[in-house]
Order: sequence, then C-alpha cells, then structure tokens
Amino acid sequence: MSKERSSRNASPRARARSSDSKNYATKSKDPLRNPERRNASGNLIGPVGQKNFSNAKALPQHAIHLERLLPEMLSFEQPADRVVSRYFRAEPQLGNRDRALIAESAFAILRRKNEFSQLAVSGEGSQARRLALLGLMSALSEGGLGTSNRAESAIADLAHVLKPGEYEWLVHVSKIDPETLNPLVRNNLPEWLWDAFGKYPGEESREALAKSLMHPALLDLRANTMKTTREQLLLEMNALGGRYQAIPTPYAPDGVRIMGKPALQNTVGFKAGMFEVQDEGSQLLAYLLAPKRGEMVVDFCAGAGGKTLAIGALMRSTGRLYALDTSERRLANLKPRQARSGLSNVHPVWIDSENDTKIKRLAGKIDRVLVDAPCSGMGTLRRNPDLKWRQTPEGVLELNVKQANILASASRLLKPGGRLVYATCSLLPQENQGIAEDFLAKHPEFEVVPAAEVLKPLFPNQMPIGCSPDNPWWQLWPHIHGTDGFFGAVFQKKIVVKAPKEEA
Ligand SMILES: C[S@@+](CC[C@H](N)C(=O)[O-])C[C@H]1O[C@@H](n2cnc3c(N)ncnc32)[C@H](O)[C@@H]1O
Repeated sequence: MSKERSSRNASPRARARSSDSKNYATKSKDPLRNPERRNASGNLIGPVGQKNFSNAKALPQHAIHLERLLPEMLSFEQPADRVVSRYFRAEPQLGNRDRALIAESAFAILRRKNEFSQLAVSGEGSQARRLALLGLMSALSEGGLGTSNRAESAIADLAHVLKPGEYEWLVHVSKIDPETLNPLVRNNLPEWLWDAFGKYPGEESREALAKSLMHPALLDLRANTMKTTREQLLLEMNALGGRYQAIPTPYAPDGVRIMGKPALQNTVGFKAGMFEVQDEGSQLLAYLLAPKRGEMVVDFCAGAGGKTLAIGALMRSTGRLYALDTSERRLANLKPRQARSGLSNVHPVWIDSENDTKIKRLAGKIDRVLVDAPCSGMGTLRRNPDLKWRQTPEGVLELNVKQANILASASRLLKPGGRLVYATCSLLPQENQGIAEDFLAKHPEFEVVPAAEVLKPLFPNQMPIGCSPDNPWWQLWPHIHGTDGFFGAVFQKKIVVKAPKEEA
C-alpha cells in the first residue's frame, strides 16, 4: 500500500492510550480539558479497544472534538489513523470510551463522506458541526442510517447534546431514503473507483460491494496454536461477559469472531500471546502459502508481521522464516508481537530495497516465498476508509511498477519446486491478476498452481472459499465472504531435468 500501515488489522483506536473513567464531570473551564481524569499516578494506561456503543452516552464534548479533528482529517494529507492518534496524544484527558466514540464517528464520516456532505448541505451551524453529528449518529447506530430504527434510538441518545433545531434536522436526514440519492453519493466512492468496480466485479455487484465497504470490519482473532487452541480461546472470550459473544470464524480454522468489540490488549490472553487480532482473510493467506515444518520460508513484505506470525505457527516454530521489509518502523513493531507469540523461527531482516544484497545471498535456497505486496488497500476500506479518498489511478500505476519489481526479485529466492505466492489486499485487477499474468509471461521458469488445489485440504467437500473453476486465482470479497478483500496467486518454480549427455 502507498500509505504507511503498521498492520491491516490494527484499529485506529487500538493505538490510543488513556485512563478510563465513567464520568465526564469536569472542574476545568475548558469543556475539553479535565486532567483529573488521568489515573492516580498520572500515567496513561490501557489501550483503547473497539467499543459496542449500544449503551454509549454522547456528550457535547464528543461533537466539539470531532469538529476540531475534521479539518485535518478531511485534508487527506496524512493517513486518518495517524491524524486521530496525534489528536488523542494532544488530549490525554480523554478516556477510553470517549476516544472510541470519537474515533468511530470520525471513521464513519470517512466511510460515508459523499452522503454526509450532501446531507450536511441542509441544517444549521458549521459544516463541521453537522458532519460531526452525522458521524456520531452513525457510530451510535453502528452504521445504519436512512432506514433502520437504530437511527431513531441513536438520535434519542444524542438529544441531550443537541442545539435548537438539530434534533429536527437529524430526524429529517435520517428519514431520507438513500435510494433517492445519486449512486456516487449513496455508495460513497470516488468516481474513478466506482467506475473501476463497474468493470470488475461488474455493474451487477458493485453496489453490494460498495455497501459492504461502508460498514466497520468485524473483529477477528487468530488463535496462536503454539499456545492455545481455538476452542480454548472461544471459552476465554465468551467468559469476558454477556455483552460480547465469540464464535468460530466460518472459514479460517484458527479464527474467532467477536460480536461486540471489547478492549482486548489488556487481557491476560493477549499479553500471553494466545491470539493476534487478524482478519479472517489474512489468516487464510497463510494457508495459501502452505508452509511445511522445517522449510526455509521468506515473508518478503512482512511489515509488522501479521502474516509472518501466522506462517510461523503453521511451521510449528521449526525451519527458518525470514521476515523482510524496507520499513524499519514496521519491523520494529513485529518484535513485541514475535516475543508474545513464542515463535523462535522468525528472523526479521531490514532491506534497503527488493534488490538488497542480503536477498541475493538467499537466492535459490528458499522453499516458499510470500509477497504480500504494497498495494492500494482497496480491499481494506472498511478499516481504512480514508484510502478511497487518498488513492488515485496514478498512484495505482506507480504501485504496479513496484509490485512487478518486488515479485520479480522475490522469485529469484526460490529453489526448483519452490512455491511463490503473490498477494494483495486490493480489489483492482491491475494490481492482482494483471501483475500475476505479466509475471507468468516474463518468467517461463514458473508455472501457476490453482489456488483451489492448494486450499483443497481445508475445504475437502466444496470449492475452497475464494476459488473458482474458471481461473487459478484466489479472491476474497467483503460483500461475499465478510472478510477484507484479498487476492492471491500461487506459482511454482519448475524443476528442470537435464538430459544426460550423449556419449560420443
Ligand atoms: C501490505 S504491507 C504488508 C503487510 C504485512 N504482510 C502484514 O501482514 O502485516 C506491504 C509491505 O511492503 C513493504 N515494502 C514496500 N516496498 C518494499 C520492497 N521494495 N521490498 C520489501 N518490502 C517492501 C512495506 O513497508 C509494507 O510493510
């Protein structure tokens, strides 16, 4: 991806830290500042988890914080999660619940920017105020504006913070049928992306895809099988309390889906490395690589190691797993995760580019290479909605050059018979099958392996999820599979048997 992303699975809220507090009573004159809400020692404690807002009480301050946050966030000069984190660092008095509601409202505004901008043409007060109220209403009703009575109950929750006329305005806009809006507005996509989705997956399904991208992603965990089992993790997560429910993910064998959004980073299980937060699609990608015990494996674009740790667990901490990346910051984020995971086979290596000499030393020695390539991230818009407003067709073209170069370099690592997996979290064919087909055309020493063949052991009685009899690729869709959008292509280096020399 073009933007710096520490992990596809990290929530913006998960980076913020603060003391927790139930009340927002303040002695300060500034309604936004109340230093007494820090804990007794003055430290900021505990990460912020995603919250279930069904019992949340919006406060006047939430809208004021949003109004302050929006101009920088909507300038799109920086990734939204960075803007939000920086804002929270400057407002240390904010508690966990406040941060969660503000962040979720801000992200709701990004997810539905076209629609909210149009609705905010009516109403009183500044545009930022109107957007802030729409964001709060959306977060409190968990995404459901326009039709559901959840919007009504969200407005009721907001009523006590509204100024004269705002209540009536919110009731009015909540009753507007989205179907009466222009498709670009109701689907909240920039024109270039709406057109791209019209070509692929096609006009019939692009609206369903766009709608799925307007809701927050579900919270999935991967049980770290080095330390626990999915069944055990399910028991522990279900013991968290009645507001949350844990169920097995439908496709990934080690996945646990949490209904409701508890703060998890302070739990004993998380600290002990029992699980990682990881989208189900991301978990499945490790199975597409299908590493075996004792093998030499390279995760070429390892980042903060989301896939690396899943791959390491499949290898049962045997063999060698090199985690390469050009970003020192991301590799540094892998270190504590690796320590928690209990894996001893992971070797993080910083590289200056895909042509680093360190890579040349591994040439021809590796059994499996994953290239989780930098991409536009259009499959992750549920988590990173700012990307749809920050990415451009020109940016995608630049990424294509990078993707092809990285894949070509990574392919040199493989021994004959070795497997190379090219993957992205994009939904755009030019970053996916386009790159894969181009690679095959230029590298006759590789042949494609159908994804369905690789994933068959996981899905013995059906066509594996994301596979098709019509092509060899792997493609997950948010509107079909409920995961982030992913693409995967599997290549195998041919084994060339040299003909014996004929005797003269
Ligand atoms: C999609 S992210 C990887 C996410 C990671 N695999 C995970 O599961 O969290 C792409 C990564 O490619 C890295 N990258 C960019 N250019 C690279 C290059 N030339 N060689 C290797 N890695 C590169 C980026 O720093 C980024 O971490």
